[in-house]
Amino acid sequence: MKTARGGTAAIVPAAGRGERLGPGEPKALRSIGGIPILVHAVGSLVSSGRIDLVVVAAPPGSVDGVRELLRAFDSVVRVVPGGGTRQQSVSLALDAIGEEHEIVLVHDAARALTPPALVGAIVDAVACGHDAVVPVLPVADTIKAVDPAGANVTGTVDRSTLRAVQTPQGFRRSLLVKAHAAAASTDTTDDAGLVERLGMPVSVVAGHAEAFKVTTPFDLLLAEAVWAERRKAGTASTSTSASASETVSGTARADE
Ligand SMILES: Nc1ccn([C@@H]2O[C@H](COP(=O)(O)OP(=O)(O)OP(=O)(O)O)[C@@H](O)[C@H]2O)c(=O)n1
Ligand SMILES: C[C@](O)(CO)[C@H](O)COP(=O)(O)O
Repeated sequence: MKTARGGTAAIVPAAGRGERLGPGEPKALRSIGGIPILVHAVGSLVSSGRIDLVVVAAPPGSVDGVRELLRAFDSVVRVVPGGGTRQQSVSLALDAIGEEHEIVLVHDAARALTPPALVGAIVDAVACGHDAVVPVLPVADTIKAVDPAGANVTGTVDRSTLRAVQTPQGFRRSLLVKAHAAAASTDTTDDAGLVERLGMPVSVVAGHAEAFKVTTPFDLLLAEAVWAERRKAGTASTSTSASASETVSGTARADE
């Protein structure tokens, strides 16, 4: 294991349509507490104080709109058009990150309310020599295997060795580049999965319940409740709130 000394970049895949959320704008542009999901996610990365560059993979038809939305972060954010799959979106954003960034995090826009402290924990784990790191939570439900028709139970899985995986996932940049280059087109649903395909180890750190992914309408309700609670408690991310008010009042510097 080698410790990392270069800069730290984060990729935010945000180009998904959000079909499971239902009809409407692309998911990253929908709001929680009146603030776009993407602004929450970028705000959480920036609030950690550990990220030098954020590259957002935007819905291809909304690149200019996304740049405008993120004006308040324009000293750290770059926006590129995303691709047809999450993996392609991450690859396109990775192309915009130079070798000076030795650590790269990949963080779903959809995990909008991820606490900044979790971002810091992932950066720390990579910086101290773990080349691929994912945040995980224990599985709470009993897990059954079913037959191909999904009609009958074929067994009960030992959940003590299972973990639900979140983002941000952290990598030494060179390993992530190698993993994506080897991937071509696969149905792997996360970036650590591509590293696993290389036969390389992936470490885990404790995830956080509030890093849940906004996937369904129920998740959006939950996110509204979590954000309202943070506002009430005075613990809402300052970068996120400041960015939202700057964008609305038009005082942010334009990204020209
Ligand atoms: N072509 C794609 C597909 C997904 N994503 C991003 O990958 C993250 C995780 O994906 P998911 O939550 O599954 O989002 P969607 O693909 O938008 O959801 P759905 O499958 O319901 O359409 C999201 O931030 C999403 O914007 C992306 O950048 N490019
Ligand atoms: C990357 C991820 O969020 C980790 O849990 C997840 O794999 C994304 O998968 P999805 O199928 O795009 O929801």
